[in-house]
Amino acid sequence: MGRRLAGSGQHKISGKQSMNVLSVTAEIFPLVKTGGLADVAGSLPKALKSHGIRMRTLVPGYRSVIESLDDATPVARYDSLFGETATLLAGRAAGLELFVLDAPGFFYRSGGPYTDEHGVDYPDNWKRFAAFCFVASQIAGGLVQHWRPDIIHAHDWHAALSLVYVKYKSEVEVPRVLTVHNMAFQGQFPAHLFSELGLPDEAYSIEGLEYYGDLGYLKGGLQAADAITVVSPTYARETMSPTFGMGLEGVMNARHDDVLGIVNGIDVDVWDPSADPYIEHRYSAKTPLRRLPNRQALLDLFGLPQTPGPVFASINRLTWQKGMDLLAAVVDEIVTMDGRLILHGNGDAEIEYAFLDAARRFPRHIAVRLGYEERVAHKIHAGADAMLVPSRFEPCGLTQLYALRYGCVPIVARTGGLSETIIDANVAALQAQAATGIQFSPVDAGGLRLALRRALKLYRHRRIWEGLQRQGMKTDSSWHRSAARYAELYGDLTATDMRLAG
Ligand SMILES: Nc1ncnc2c1ncn2[C@@H]1O[C@H](COP(=O)(O)OP(=O)(O)O[C@H]2O[C@H](CO)[C@@H](O)[C@H](O)[C@H]2O)[C@@H](O)[C@H]1O
Repeated sequence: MGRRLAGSGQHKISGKQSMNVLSVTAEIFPLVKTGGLADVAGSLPKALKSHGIRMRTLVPGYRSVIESLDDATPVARYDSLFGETATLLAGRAAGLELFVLDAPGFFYRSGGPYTDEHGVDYPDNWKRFAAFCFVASQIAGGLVQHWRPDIIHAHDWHAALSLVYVKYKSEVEVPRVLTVHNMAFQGQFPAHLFSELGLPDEAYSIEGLEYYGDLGYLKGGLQAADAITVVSPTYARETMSPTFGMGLEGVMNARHDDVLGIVNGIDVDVWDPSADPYIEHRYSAKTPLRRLPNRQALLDLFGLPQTPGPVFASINRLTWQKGMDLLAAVVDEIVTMDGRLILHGNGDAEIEYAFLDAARRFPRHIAVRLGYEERVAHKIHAGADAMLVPSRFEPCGLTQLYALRYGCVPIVARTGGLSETIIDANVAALQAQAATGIQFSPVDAGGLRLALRRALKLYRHRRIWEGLQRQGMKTDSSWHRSAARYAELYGDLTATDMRLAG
C-alpha cells in the first residue's frame, strides 16, 4: 500500500513555503457533528498550520453553521444551483477558516444533516451533495479571488463527488485526495439521476461513478482521487477484503498503490482533563487521584449508588457497526459482578429499547441517557473506570483515544483502528508497562463477556489498573505524527504534479 506515495519527506511545493488546501466535508466540530468525521475535520486544519499548510474548509450552510459565522463575505452567487438559489460565503467560526454554501433550499431544514426529524434520509440527498460538490470543484478551479487551493481534500461520500467534478469538468489540474472515514456509507443512488449531474457521459463508467448499475458517489470519488487515505492502516487493509470492503473491495484493491492508512489524531486542547471546562475536578497524569471526585459526581449525575465495583461506560451510536447489541446482551454480567454501566448515545430503536429495559430492570446498576451531548461525554470520560467499544468494525475510532487521555481504560474489539491504538494488557505488555487497555476477539457476546471478566480481575489489582490508566494518559494521541503524514502526502502529490507539468 502507498508505494507511489511513500514519503519523500519534502513538504514544500515548487519552492513555495506554504500550501493552500481546500477541505470538503459535510460536518465540522464544533459547528455540526453527528460523529467522528466532524472531530477530524475540525481538528486537522489547526494541526496542519505548523507544516505551512493553510486549510480552508467548505461546509454546507446548515442553520447551526450560518448562525456561528463571525463574519461572512459573499464570494459567489448562483441563481440556480441544481434549481436552488445559493450564495458562497467566506468567513470564520470557532477559529476555523470556512467557505459556507448558503443554499437554504438544500440545507436549512429541521432534521439533521442527512435525515429528517424521523431519521429518514432526505430524498434529495443526491442533489444536495451534488450541488455542494460542484461548488467545491469550482473553488478548486479558481472561483474565489486571491485564494486558490494547491490540493482538494474530500471526506466521505458527501464530498467525494467534488473530485469527480474536478476530474471531468475542471480546466485546472488540482491534485485530489479522498479520505474514507467509513466504508459503510457510500452514497448510492439510481442511475437515471446521472443526467442531472451535469457530468460528461464518460463519467458514468466502471472507472467513474457506475456502481452495480447505480451511481456510487464514494465509488466515483475513489476512482477520481489521486490518493486515498483511510483512517488507520489496519482498516485500509481490511477494506480490501469482502468482509469490510462492503462491495468496494475491488476498487480498493485496484487502487492499492495509492492507498495510505493514516491514523486519526485528537484535538488535545478540546480533550484535556487538566483544562476541561465541562468537568468539575481537573486532573492530569501527574495528579490521578484528583480524578476520583469526578467518578463520584458522575454516579450522582446518573443516579447510581456509590458502591466500589467498576464503572463501565459506553458513549456511542447505538448501531450494529458499534456492536451495541452485543453490549445489551451481556449487561447481566456487569450486574453479577456488582459493576455499573453508564450508557450515552442514540441510534437503532431496538437497541435503545434494550438498554432502557435493562436500566428499568437493574436501576442500581445501569443508567441510560439517550441522545448525545458533548458536555455529558466529557464528564463520562473523566469519571468512568472503563470505556467499552465493542465495534464489529471500526475504521479508526476516537472514543477510545479520548478515554486514554482521561484515564478511562478502554476495552475494545480487536478490529480496525481499535487494534492498533490500544495495547492489550497481556502478560508481556503488563510486564513491560506498555499496556493501555483490553482487546477482545472474537467480537461477539462471548468475547465481550470474557473481556468484562478480565477487566474485573485487573480492576481488583489496584496497582495494575492504575498502571493501565497512567500508561494510557501518557500515550500521545495528538495529531503530531499524523498531521506530518498528511503534509508529506500533499507535498508528494504537488511535487508529482509539478513533474508532470514540467
Ligand atoms: N450517538 C452519538 N451522536 C453523536 N455523536 C456521538 C454519538 N456517540 C458518540 N458520539 C461522538 O462522536 C464521535 C465518535 O467518533 P468515532 O470516531 O469513535 O466514530 P464514528 O463512527 O462517528 O466515526 C467514523 O469516522 C471517524 C473519524 O475518522 C472514525 O474514527 C470512526 O472509526 C468512523 O466510524 C466522538 O466524538 C463521540 O463522542
